[in-house]
Amino acid sequence: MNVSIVGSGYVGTTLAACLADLGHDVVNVDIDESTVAAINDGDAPIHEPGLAERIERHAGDRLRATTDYAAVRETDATFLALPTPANDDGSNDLSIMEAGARSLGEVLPSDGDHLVIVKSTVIPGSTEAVVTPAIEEAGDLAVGEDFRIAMNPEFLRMGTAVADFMDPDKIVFGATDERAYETLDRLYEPLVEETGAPVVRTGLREAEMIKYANNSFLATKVSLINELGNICKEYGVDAYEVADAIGLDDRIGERFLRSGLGWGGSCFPKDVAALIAAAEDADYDPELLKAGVNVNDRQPERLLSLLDDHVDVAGKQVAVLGLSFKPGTDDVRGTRAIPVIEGLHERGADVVAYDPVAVESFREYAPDVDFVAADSAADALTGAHGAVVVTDWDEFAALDDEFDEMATPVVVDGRHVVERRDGITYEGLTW
Ligand SMILES: NC(=O)C1=CN([C@@H]2O[C@H](COP(=O)(O)OP(=O)(O)OC[C@H]3O[C@@H](n4cnc5c(N)ncnc54)[C@H](O)[C@@H]3O)[C@@H](O)[C@H]2O)C=CC1
Ligand SMILES: O=C(O)[C@H]1O[C@H](OP(=O)(O)OP(=O)(O)OC[C@H]2O[C@@H](n3ccc(=O)[nH]c3=O)[C@H](O)[C@@H]2O)[C@H](O)[C@@H](O)[C@@H]1O
Repeated sequence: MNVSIVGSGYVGTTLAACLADLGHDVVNVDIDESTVAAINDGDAPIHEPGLAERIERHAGDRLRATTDYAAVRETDATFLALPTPANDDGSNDLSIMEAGARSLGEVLPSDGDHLVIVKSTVIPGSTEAVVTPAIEEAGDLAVGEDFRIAMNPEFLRMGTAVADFMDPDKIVFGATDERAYETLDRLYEPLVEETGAPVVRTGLREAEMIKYANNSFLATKVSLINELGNICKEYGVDAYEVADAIGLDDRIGERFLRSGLGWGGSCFPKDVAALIAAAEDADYDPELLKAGVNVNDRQPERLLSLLDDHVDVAGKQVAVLGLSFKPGTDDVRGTRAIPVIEGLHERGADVVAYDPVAVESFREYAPDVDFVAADSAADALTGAHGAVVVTDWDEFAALDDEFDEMATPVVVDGRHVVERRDGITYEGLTW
């Protein structure tokens, strides 16, 4: 099939490279000229394992990029993979989606066949109430007659985007007419044949909600294991043994049960906040979701109070190990490193931080959060009166003699990654 994808960020570029790999002819449409140039040059505009080689393989052949929306006219279907950030009150900001939908409407063919597929995460009702009218108005078109609409949420994770897309747990098709489902079936057929992934056919609003339910469930699951871990800590119970055991119950499941400093990233915080705002907008008080956020917000201060138990850090150097929101990425959006460093500053500490890849992105994202960047974990630890582990990078698990260089060898581990050893005072956040 000929497919266009509006928006070439994490989702749009991954989708494009993977659909090309599955045999489709793909064109990426983006307003960012450097992104378009990178794809046409065969380079990945973002770093994801497996992405660069796929783009290199298909660029100039089954994959191309352009800033010109008119390219969608040569295709059978168009994905909208545009950002849906949060407004100040946490609610879903659909202005970029609306702008993209308008630009699309201006060029969309009115043959009745073209399928527009919302890939972005949008609050239930948005595809019908915001995206569709924007296309209709801009192009003087009518949905169902001139074009068709569907919603196909994405569940990939950053750092494993290609692998997740190519081996999904499920594929969700939200639509209102049989022809839309058939087009989606044809698009995903090679992937379904290869992986046997279950396909869920559902309505537009249900597809939109499945995405929020998925992320909210996982974020709240992590908050629940963090709450249980906090209780374990008070009673001297190994929270990780508890998690491993309860995870053996199929009804609970073993994944997303790692307790610690909590969840960050570009999606969990934004999506949970948007669902809370949407619920409140409908006069429903989502107590459990809000409690999950509160537990998450509390973890950094709990980490620092464990450090307080052993050392007064005022005027002293403290090592912060890890800045990214999770290992395997330089993404720092929603990272727990910010409240941790701010809390250390409130205590008067001098922060020396190390991250294998995320120092630069952290400086850009949080220019007001001050710290000295170390070249290695060993450098950050040398002379430090305490260390806190923020991100579970593998290399922190291998640290050993480096702790001997600390002035006060207290390690507070927010991710259960450092080995307990003689010569250091070790405090796990939840064990
Ligand atoms: N990043 C992730 O891991 C996941 C993100 N999502 C959702 O997917 C959606 C997209 O997210 P990302 O790919 O992370 O966003 P992103 O910020 O990485 O990329 C968005 C792209 O859209 C382009 N763009 C902005 N306005 C445009 C316009 N009017 N016309 C054409 N291009 C335009 C930007 O230049 C950028 O390249 C969001 O709703 C997000 O919540 C869903 C699953 C996973
Ligand atoms: O909507 C999205 O953008 C994506 O959001 C998450 O993916 P991602 O944000 O890339 O990262 P995760 O691997 O889910 O981790 C999120 C956060 O939870 C934390 N986490 C995760 C698992 C766990 O057991 N414990 C834990 O603290 C991680 O450290 C991280 O800060 C979801 O897992 C994806 O399915 C979804 O598509």
